Amino acid sequence: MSSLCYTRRIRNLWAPVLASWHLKVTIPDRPVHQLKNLMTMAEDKPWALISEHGPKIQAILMWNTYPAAEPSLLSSLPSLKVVANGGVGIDHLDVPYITSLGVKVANTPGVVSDATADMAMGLLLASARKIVEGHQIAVDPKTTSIPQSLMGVEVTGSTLGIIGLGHIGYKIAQRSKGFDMKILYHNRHRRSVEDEQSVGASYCENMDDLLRESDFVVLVVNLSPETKGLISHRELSLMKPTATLINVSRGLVVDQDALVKALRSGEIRAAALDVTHPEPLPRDHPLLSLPNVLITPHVGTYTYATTRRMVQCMVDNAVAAVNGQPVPNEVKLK
Ligand SMILES: O=C(O)C(=O)CO
Repeated sequence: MSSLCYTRRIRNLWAPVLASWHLKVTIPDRPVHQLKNLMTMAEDKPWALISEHGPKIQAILMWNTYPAAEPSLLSSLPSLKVVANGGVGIDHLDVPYITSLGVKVANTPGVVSDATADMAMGLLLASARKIVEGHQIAVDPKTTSIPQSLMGVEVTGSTLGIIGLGHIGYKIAQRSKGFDMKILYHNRHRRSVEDEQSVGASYCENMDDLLRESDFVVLVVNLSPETKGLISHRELSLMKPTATLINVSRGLVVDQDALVKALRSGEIRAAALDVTHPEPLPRDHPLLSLPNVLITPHVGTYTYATTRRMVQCMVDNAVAAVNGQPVPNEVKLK
């Protein structure tokens, strides 16, 4: 088998997984290299590598943040059986086109949920309590007193609105319960009464009600034609001037121009974003210089344990597809 990995994550995390295939694999510290003609890792030059190894490639393993596999590229891989994505969001892949080639698409749901929920809570707390600003003041030798601008907003007992109470959203609700937060949620499908009761979440059929009532609004929806631009000027104007928008889904779910306006005018208090569009933002983008914005570079799943689990899951998906077995996390067209 020959597989192609695009990887931008710590390379040695692949080693134990590959070893579990009973392969003696060493991963030399080179950006592009071949592993026993079986798995080729491509960091910087995937396209060049593909033209070299194209006919042999049966699986592509790629991170969700990597530039999408191009249609012309995929159709030039006659042995390709699967595109195994690292991450749950597959908005960067043209699933109908890929499956029309007889190639399966797989993702890594479940294993990303805890780390992404932790990240959402981290952003919420850091923004509410101005933790990054506090650090800057603490390490600044010129600062002798604590400025009032460091005054935060209370998290405990506040109202959290979760837009998208799927796997990750539910984990966020579980965490927020520990902060005695009142939890509202909006979803395409209402969760069961048991699910709602176990985290104390109340369903808002109308998203506007959630926006009006929440102190923190967290976005956890998949990016789709329905959710692109879900939060635009109208939605931001419904939010409280003291409210914070947190986004751990995809940058395109928010109309960023409208967000910049709302943050500048004080229509909302702050934003904390692990995702933007594009990623990274151009260095002169206004979101990078607004004092009420906290941005992290799409690192919701970026922990050792979660990355290891994602790698294992990608490899399991790829091996199953190549062996003609059911793919554990195949993404099926609706
Ligand atoms: O799983 C995904 O799709 C992510 O983007 C995690 O941050």
